[in-house]
Amino acid sequence: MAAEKLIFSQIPLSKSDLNPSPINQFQTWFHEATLCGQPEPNAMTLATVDQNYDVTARTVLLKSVDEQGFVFYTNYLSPKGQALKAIPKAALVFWWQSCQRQVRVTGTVTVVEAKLSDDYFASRPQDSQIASIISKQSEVIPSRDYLLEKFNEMQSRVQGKPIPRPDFWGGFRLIPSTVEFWQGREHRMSDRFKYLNVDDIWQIVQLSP
Ligand SMILES: Cc1cc2nc3c(=O)[nH]c(=O)nc-3n(C[C@H](O)[C@H](O)[C@H](O)COP(=O)(O)O)c2cc1C
Ligand code: PXP
Repeated sequence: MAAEKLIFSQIPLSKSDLNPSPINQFQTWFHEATLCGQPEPNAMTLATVDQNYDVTARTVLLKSVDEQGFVFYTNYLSPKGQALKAIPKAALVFWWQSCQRQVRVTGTVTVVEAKLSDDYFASRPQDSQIASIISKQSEVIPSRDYLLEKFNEMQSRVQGKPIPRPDFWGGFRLIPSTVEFWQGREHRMSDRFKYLNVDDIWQIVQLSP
């Protein structure tokens, strides 16, 4: 592992290394994060702003990425869900310490197709499905026992039968307008390249660390 880490840590990043597509570049770095031994490379910080201009960030899991954008799943009625409904803009940050790499993404957010959410919900362990249904995400609760009671009640009611996805839970897709790749280097002289979507063409600029 140490040898693998050496492959990707503190190695120079040049413009000529970069794929013309930031998504392809992200997929390469994501793969290399796993090779570096980065635990949970799909954990990302998601920052949102609500209608009062209050900014909040939290961790969510990236579940898929392709040319359309970055997809994660959550409760649509949660604070993040409500913020994204009011102001459909967000930022993502990945920090892959094992490779000394950071990726920052900004863009607009849309609700994913119902079928995609249905398929993803169906793929989750049933106990996770139950947790998503009985938890009114981020509401104050009196105790863990209160939650457990609701969990156990639903578990015994469904008895393993398939649970349809509730309409308050599903995916969001962040469609990127900028993607920045940061490679840590010696003396804080890190390499940074930012992709900017200009009229549907990706331009790449180099940034000072
Ligand atoms: C590693 C990690 C992954 C998480 N992944 C998700 C996720 O994919 N979806 C989600 O709704 N919450 C996820 N959470 C919980 C969120 O960080 C957060 O507590 C919750 O979504 C409520 O956020 P909100 O009040 O800003 O809406 C995750 C937490 C951690 C620490
Ligand atoms: N929802 C919540 C509340 C989570 O905490 C997580 C992961 O921690 C997820 C969704 C996404 O992960 P999964 O679909 O794998 O449960």
